[in-house]
Amino acid sequence: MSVIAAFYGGKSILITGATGFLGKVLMEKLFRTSPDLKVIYILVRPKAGQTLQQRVFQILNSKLFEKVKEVCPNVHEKIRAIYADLSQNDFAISKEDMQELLSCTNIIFHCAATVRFDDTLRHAVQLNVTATRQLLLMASQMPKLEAFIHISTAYSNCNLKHIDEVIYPCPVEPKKIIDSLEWLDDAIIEEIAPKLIRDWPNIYTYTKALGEMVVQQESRNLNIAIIRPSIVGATWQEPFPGWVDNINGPNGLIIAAGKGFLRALKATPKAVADLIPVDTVVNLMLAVGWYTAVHRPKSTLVYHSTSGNLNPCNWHKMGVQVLATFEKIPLERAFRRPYANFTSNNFTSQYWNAVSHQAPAIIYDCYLRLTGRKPRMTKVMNQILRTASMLEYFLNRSWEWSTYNTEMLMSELSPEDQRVFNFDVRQLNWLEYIENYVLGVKKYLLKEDMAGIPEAKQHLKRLRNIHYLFNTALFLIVWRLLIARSQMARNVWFFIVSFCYKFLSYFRASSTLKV
Ligand SMILES: CCCCCCCCCCCCCCCCCCCCCC(=O)SCCNC(=O)CCNC(=O)[C@H](O)C(C)(C)COP(=O)(O)OP(=O)(O)OC[C@H]1O[C@@H](n2cnc3c(N)ncnc32)[C@H](O)[C@@H]1OP(=O)(O)O
Ligand SMILES: NC(=O)C1=CN([C@@H]2O[C@H](COP(=O)(O)OP(=O)(O)OC[C@H]3O[C@@H](n4cnc5c(N)ncnc54)[C@H](OP(=O)(O)O)[C@@H]3O)[C@@H](O)[C@H]2O)C=CC1
Repeated sequence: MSVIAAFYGGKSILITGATGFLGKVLMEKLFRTSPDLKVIYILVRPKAGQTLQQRVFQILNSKLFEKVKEVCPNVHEKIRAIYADLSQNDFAISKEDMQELLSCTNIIFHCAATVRFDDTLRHAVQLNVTATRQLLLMASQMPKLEAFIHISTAYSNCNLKHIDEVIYPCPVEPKKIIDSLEWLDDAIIEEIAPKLIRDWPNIYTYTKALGEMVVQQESRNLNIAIIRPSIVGATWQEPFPGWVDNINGPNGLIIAAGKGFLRALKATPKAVADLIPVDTVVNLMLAVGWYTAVHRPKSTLVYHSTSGNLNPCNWHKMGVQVLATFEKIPLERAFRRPYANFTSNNFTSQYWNAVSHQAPAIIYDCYLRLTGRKPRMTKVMNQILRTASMLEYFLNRSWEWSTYNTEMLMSELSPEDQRVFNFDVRQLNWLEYIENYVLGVKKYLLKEDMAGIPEAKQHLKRLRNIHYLFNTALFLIVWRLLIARSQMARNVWFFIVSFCYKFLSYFRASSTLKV
């Protein structure tokens, strides 16, 4: 019997960010392994014209929750969606709901955040810093609370090269920033933002670092732990391999590569690709929740959920495997044949951008105009290049994350818990994982039918023929122009032609002699 699964039995668990990528997998695993838990409270806002109930219904009826419905048929009754907007005062939670949360909650998993790299400083601070402070304040009024698990990111200190499992101070106190945002207007905030974030690459990582500091400063006598995942990828094993549902991180780039839009990236091929499967992160979260509540460590422990130091993969290896999978299982209606060129050189990268990305988009848009349609490829391409440039910082550096606490926790688990809540990334086979990941992107994100694979392969063959034809035509045109204008080119041309002629004559003569 799993000790961790038993621990969550009968518990009331509060999850923020439950409608997000990590939150959904966390809920799924909780319901599947501890179907006798009392209730999961989720803080949700209405979105995209959907009410809270519609959002919950959609999640519970998704493929991800198929197994849950078998082991926990009354899952609908065990989930309680509470209206909340984390960017509002008191999260805009009603008095009755607040009362219930304060009096019943046993464990908190704080996953909600804005993960956009280009968010405004005001909004990112509201979500990633102020809301964390507010939640800690709520937690301090919960008499039954056993553990508060805060989800940060391994990149919250990416301005350092070696990162230990400790909370690092930020140059400016979070409280000062929160206070000043109250009276500064938006234009001034955006002006001072670059000065505040200093050597952090974006507002997201900076505000996540501030969030950790808030956790340290406002922890009071709560049992708190911080988990820092690196780049969270598709599921490795549970509930099934390859599940993914948003275009963040690698997902958007994998699609862009598979559709043939993105054929070159400014990335250091040997840099560590620190991906971590989402189910591995969730297993660690649940183990940390149990350990923090039961063992009550004296200080706030930080746990790194990373792969680089235990089982490293690099961007080159990842790119090769992504392409190999697209050979076998291509995406439908690709724009060009998938190809991956990684370069860390500025000049080469700009060259590939012009030749491999912008030029084909312009040519295709001309074709659309000529055929009376609205041009759109240049816009799509610019969007992809903007995303790729935002991720460049992470594709050209490697970090070392120590994992003492994570390894210590692993050794504390019973063999059964090590199996059920496996977060040992050393067992991960990258080639198999990446293949399932790419397949998952096709099936669960793009919702493409596997029956369409033969047609997708045919389409790629047609694209290859168009590519050869286009290149041959281009070569002939350029050559013709060169011959017309340059004596040197003409000489080279006559040399090649006479060489070929002599070679053929010799070949003909020698074959006649043999006869
Ligand atoms: C050479 C080929 C290669 C081949 C091989 C390839 C091998 C693999 C290589 C892998 C390399 C991996 C590198 C990862 C590094 C990650 C490091 C993370 C480190 C920190 C990790 C963390 O700690 S934390 C999570 C990280 N945080 C994000 O990763 C958010 C980032 N991102 C944004 O910050 C914004 O994205 C940004 C970019 C501002 C644009 O912003 P933006 O405004 O320009 O664009 P949007 O994002 O709004 O969306 C654009 C359009 O996608 C539509 N769309 C949205 N969702 C959709 C959905 N689910 N399904 C369908 N479509 C969807 C949307 O509706 C828009 O469509 P439309 O334009 O038509 O409206
Ligand atoms: N994905 C990754 O690669 C990594 C993620 N992390 C961390 O993991 C956590 C979860 O990330 P992930 O699941 O990927 O992110 P998602 O963007 O998928 O989910 C974010 C969640 O936060 C919720 N949220 C955002 N704003 C509000 C708001 N104003 N009120 C209520 N809820 C809100 C979202 O709700 P809604 O559905 O309504 O938008 C959603 O449920 C974050 O803390 C992130 O920093 C860390 C490292 C890597």
